Amino acid sequence: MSIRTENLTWKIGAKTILDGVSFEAQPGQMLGLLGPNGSGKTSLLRLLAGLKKPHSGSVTLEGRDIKSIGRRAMAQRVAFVEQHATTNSNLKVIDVVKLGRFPHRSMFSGWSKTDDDAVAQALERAGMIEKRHDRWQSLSGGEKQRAHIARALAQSPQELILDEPTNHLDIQHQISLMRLVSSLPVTSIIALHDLNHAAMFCDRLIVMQKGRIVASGAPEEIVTQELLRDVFSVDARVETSPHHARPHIHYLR
Ligand SMILES: Nc1ncnc2c1ncn2[C@@H]1O[C@H](COP(=O)(O)OP(=O)(O)OP(=O)(O)O)[C@@H](O)[C@H]1O
Repeated sequence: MSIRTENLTWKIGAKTILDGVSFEAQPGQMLGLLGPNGSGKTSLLRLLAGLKKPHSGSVTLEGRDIKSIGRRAMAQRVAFVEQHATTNSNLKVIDVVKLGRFPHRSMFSGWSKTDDDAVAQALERAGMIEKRHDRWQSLSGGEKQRAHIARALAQSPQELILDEPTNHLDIQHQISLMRLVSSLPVTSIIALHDLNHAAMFCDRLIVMQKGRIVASGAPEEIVTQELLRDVFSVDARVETSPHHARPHIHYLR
């Protein structure tokens, strides 16, 4: 077990945003989090990352409740790329990515070769090597998103939480990000709107609706015409792709 939630409930005022959410992310697997707008995906990811506290229920990491894990210890193993991540200062890309090493450094340790290697590898994996000396403000939306992903990778996390990480990326970078995340030796939980990409790359899928989990399982079990109609209100046909053997959705006009 890696990350697990048990009967998680979270409210804003009187409104229940997450209602009895229980699931387990298996170590090393890529878990896709799906659901219509407002179904609670971002809220759930923020609770998993420890940025919000549940009203009831728990989030555990390797069996330990995250409320007993310090911020630094959390940051040493869990990286979170938020949907609307911002960086205010006009740092160079490489300096933003270096911030990912922060949780691993102590007051007494200098910048090490391990830090340099982690930053270089993260820039390479996120396709940002050539942009590493560019100023933050000069980047496009997709490049900023890739730089944030590089920063998360530089953290050398064991759990990687990504909130719609492909929403600003061109198709080449969408596919390469999905391929990268699925190939990393980490547990990843990734909120996505592209159901075909989710079916193609994720090991397992969770579907949310109105703050509850309404389906979970392997892509073959989850991506069905009935679910697309009932949860996403779209007419579609689903076939097994002859190219990658995962479900492929044809939306109907
Ligand atoms: N600060 C807030 N105040 C009031 N309601 C909120 C707040 N933040 C989120 N919500 C509500 O919580 C619900 C879940 O929102 P959340 O952002 O988690 O959904 P989501 O599945 O990530 O949506 P999307 O696909 O649009 O990103 C929505 O109904 C939203 O309006």
